[in-house]
Amino acid sequence: MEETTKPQATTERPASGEAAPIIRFRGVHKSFGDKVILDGLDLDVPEGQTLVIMGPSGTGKSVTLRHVIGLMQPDQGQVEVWGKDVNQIARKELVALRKRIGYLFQDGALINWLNVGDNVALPLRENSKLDEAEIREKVEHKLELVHLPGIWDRMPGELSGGMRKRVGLARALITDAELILYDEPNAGLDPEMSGSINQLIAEIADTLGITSVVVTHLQSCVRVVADRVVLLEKGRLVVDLPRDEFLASKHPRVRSFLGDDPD
Ligand SMILES: Nc1ncnc2c1ncn2[C@@H]1O[C@H](COP(=O)(O)OP(=O)(O)OP(=O)(O)O)[C@@H](O)[C@H]1O
Repeated sequence: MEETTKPQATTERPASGEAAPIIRFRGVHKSFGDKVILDGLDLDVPEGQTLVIMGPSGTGKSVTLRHVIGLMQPDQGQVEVWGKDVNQIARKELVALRKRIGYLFQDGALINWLNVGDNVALPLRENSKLDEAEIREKVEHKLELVHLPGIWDRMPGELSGGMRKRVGLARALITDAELILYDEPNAGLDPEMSGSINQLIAEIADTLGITSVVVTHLQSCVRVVADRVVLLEKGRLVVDLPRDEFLASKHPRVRSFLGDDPD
């Protein structure tokens, strides 16, 4: 599949005086036993930006995403989302904050015994007072958004890997999320499906103006979706650059990480 390159956005280096970033990590440390994963991580993600996090396996990329929604707490440091310290706010506030955030898990995390429509509807049934007709309308709209109209009755087991991810994405968007976190959206997909997921991520960012954080190993994903790329190593950012500068960078860690392999 031919992949287009996303035009360079202007949000990589916000001018001083702009609104506070949506996500702000300050001095975040996280260890498991004696294994240090995050070692004083500082990271800002401004509104509307698509940030890609790259880095070697086991370096804490998924752990970073989990901190954003308070699924993990730092040992030291702060994680602020929309100006609120995720680990200091009341449970009720955290639940409200999570409704504004979509999380696409690696395998789409669909419930196998529920059909597609019921999977996508789940967050609304659990967290809203909408009636069935309103839920149906919202679910159908989100399935259209991910280019899977009319598949309400299909079961997850009947879907391809790429379709499962897109259904997972529809569910991540169902509460009208303003921020979406993608954990390895291309994992387990063949190049064609991987390309169409990349296109969809870029399309959703553009059409909904949603802020996105994408963890990936793939340059093909970076080329299509990223405004900015950070390289995480040993629990800190070693590189933080606008996409095109990242891809062309002669920084030894970037070159050693990307190599000459286009993917
Ligand atoms: N709940 C946990 N308990 C103990 N160790 C954990 C836990 N979650 C993550 N880890 C460890 O933290 C390290 C970082 O994990 P993480 O999943 O963030 O890596 P990653 O950078 O996303 O890697 P990959 O690219 O392979 O997915 C790994 O060594 C992992 O085993």
